[in-house]
Amino acid sequence: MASTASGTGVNPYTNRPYSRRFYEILETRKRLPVWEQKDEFFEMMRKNQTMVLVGETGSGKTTQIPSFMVDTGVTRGKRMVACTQPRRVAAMSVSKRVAEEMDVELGEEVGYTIRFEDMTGTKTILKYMTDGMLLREARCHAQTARPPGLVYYRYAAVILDEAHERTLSTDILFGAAEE
Ligand SMILES: Nc1ncnc2c1ncn2[C@@H]1O[C@H](COP(=O)(O)OP(=O)(O)OP(=O)(O)O)[C@@H](O)[C@H]1O
Repeated sequence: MASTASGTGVNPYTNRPYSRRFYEILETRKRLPVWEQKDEFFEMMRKNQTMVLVGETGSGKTTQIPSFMVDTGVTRGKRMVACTQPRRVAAMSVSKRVAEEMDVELGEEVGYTIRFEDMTGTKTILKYMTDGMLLREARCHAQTARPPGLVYYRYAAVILDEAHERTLSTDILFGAAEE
């Protein structure tokens, strides 16, 4: 499990030894409530195509679930895990934190895409983005006469975060997910 420390001490996403900072942050991460349900999460992921996760504020949904998802190996086919945020500041700040947690450079394996700024690259496996940006991608797909839902095929997994805020973009993306 790469973002949670492989037994070899080498980060498989970078092939570099984990830094001391990685292990320090890992101890903090392990105390987050979502870690208690990590195995249950993997089990549910194996059995279901879509899931709704509910958890207390600060329990680790935004920062941990996307990297757990990457750890399942879904990005091996070169498709990314995307996690949407209603606000651009959140997309930027959370991706910075998660890059630190996974011991990678921001913009490399972990990045973000917001309007007018794409901080991702060819190595990116986990992308935080505004829900508006994902919706734009869906619209572009629709213009090429494909159903909007097909936007999801570009990603190994899509996480629509902060869904309770009911932004128009997230609501529409839920509709596309059902197609
Ligand atoms: N940049 C950061 N630096 C240090 N700690 C952080 C940072 N970002 C988040 N955390 C901490 O990580 C923990 C988990 O945060 P996270 O945002 O994943 O929770 P959440 O369940 O998604 O919360 P919410 O429902 O409010 O979005 C929190 O304790 C938070 O304080």
